[in-house]
Amino acid sequence: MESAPASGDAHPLRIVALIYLCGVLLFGTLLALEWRLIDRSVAAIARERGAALFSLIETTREWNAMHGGVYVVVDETTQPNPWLQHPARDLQTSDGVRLTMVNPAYMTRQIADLALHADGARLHITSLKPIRPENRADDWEAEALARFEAGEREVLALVEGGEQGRGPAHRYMAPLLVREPCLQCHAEQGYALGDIRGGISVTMPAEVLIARRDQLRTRAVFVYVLAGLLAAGLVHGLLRANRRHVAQVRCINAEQERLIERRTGELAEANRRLAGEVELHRRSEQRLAASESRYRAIFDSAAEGIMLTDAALRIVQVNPAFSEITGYAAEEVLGRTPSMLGSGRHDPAFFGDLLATLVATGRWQGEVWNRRKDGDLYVQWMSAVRIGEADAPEGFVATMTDITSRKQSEERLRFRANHDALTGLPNRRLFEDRLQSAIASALRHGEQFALMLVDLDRFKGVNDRFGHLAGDALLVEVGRRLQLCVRASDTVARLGGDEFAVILGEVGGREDAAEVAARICASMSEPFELGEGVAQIGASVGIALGPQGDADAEELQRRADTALYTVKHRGRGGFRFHAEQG
Ligand SMILES: Nc1nc2c(ncn2[C@@H]2O[C@H](COP(=O)(O)OP(=O)(O)OP(=O)(O)O)[C@@H](O)[C@H]2O)c(=O)[nH]1
Repeated sequence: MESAPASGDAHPLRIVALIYLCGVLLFGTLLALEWRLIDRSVAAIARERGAALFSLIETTREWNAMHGGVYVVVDETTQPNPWLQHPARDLQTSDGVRLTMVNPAYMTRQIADLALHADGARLHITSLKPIRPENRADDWEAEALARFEAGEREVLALVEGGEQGRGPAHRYMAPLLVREPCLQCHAEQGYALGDIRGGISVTMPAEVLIARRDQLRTRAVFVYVLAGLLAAGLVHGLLRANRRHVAQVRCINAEQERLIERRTGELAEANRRLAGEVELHRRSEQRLAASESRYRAIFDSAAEGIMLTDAALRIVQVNPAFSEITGYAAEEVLGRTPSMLGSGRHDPAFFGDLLATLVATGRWQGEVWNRRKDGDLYVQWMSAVRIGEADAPEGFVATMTDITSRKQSEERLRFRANHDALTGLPNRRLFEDRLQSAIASALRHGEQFALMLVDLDRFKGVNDRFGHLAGDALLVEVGRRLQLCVRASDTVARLGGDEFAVILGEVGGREDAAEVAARICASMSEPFELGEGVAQIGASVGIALGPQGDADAEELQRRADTALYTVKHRGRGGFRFHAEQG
């Protein structure tokens, strides 16, 4: 807010001047009214006094008229009235005292003389048609008589020089109405009852009343001036207090304006910051929405099944690929746990370890066998991550890829790599693994096993006689018969051509091995029903018992091979243990 300019005080000064002017006008008006009231009071006193005198004179005159005039003794002050026309105006008593009639007019003149000398009041009986010239009305009286004719009942005025050489005076005048007694003297002037015959004016010295009026006026002036000064002082005090108050209010207002300005600036700055934050938030939301849209697209279009669970492992969201893999629609799995997909191929500990690892490390991945809605087993590669902290996980996300077909093809490859394509028996590689395992297991458990190398006798002739395919069929049948000769836990492998190998686990001794070898030889000597005809072959078996000291698999094979060679060399069709084993 701008501070009050220097010219800003002009306005209050004008207001103050206006207030004082109004005060002066008010007190002036009140004083004028007071003066007028004083004048009216003085006039009322004068009127009352004039009316009293008039009433007294009129009553006296009425009394005189009622008696038709009264006789008084003639002396120096009372001489016969020359203006009275009466047959018995003058009388003389029997003792010689002269009496003369005094009528109302004469009596009034004498009373007027007395009053004039007593208190200066001059009574004057007057008429527009006076009998006596002295009763002629002066100008003021003539005007008053005219106003009586107009209906007024009395006239009062303050005049200067009411009497010659005298000061101001109040002049009061009331009309004389014609009454019955008046007609005794004035009937000849043509008056009728009720007519205004004239009037009596009372001229009263006004010095005392004027002095009293002036005294009252002075006192009123003093009172009003004093009151005005007090009021002015009060107004001045109020104005000063008001100015101080206004100054304080201005100061407070200025401070508040500065505060408001500062706060407004702060608010504007805060608004700018807020607008910036809102814009950032809006952009962030846009990016978030775009990101969510992308992730939603990824989620919906991912080839991998995706499953979200809460911390209690309840499924809260799955994608379409999940439904394709499991056969379950989303609404069929929401709220349930992944255990609904359980295949039974994993024990509870598997899932306990899985969850413990997932919670502790935040991730787990591996193969999990599950069961589809239609009951089919499938294996999936599952990669799971934890949402939230380890001590308060909020949920988990698992992506799962159905690897059943891949697994199957891997299995097929692995099988091919380890098995003979013709007979389906383990090939040399797998055989050597089994042999290594047999050695290790036997050493660990203090057991014995037997390694037999089986070479068919006269097999070439089958090929030659019945053809290669028939030879193949025979080889397949050889494998089947060998398996029948041993326990399921024993290994029958084809090492190549017409050479087979057998690993007998947990043999009690040479006898057990010999018995099996004999059984093999007997089985191989049995005729082979081939499509092309009946084939007759035999088998030679070289045996090495293991473990033998620190002899490794290669050494054991060499020993069994030596034994086999010996059998072959000696005519085929039989078995033999390695020489060192008797
Ligand atoms: N049909 C068929 N023949 C094979 C296969 N592998 C090898 N042979 C043949 O099997 C024969 C093996 O030779 P030999 O062991 O000398 O034949 P043999 O008649 O059994 O000889 P002896 O063992 O001395 O009795 C060869 O003629 C090979 O061609 C095969 O997978 N299928």
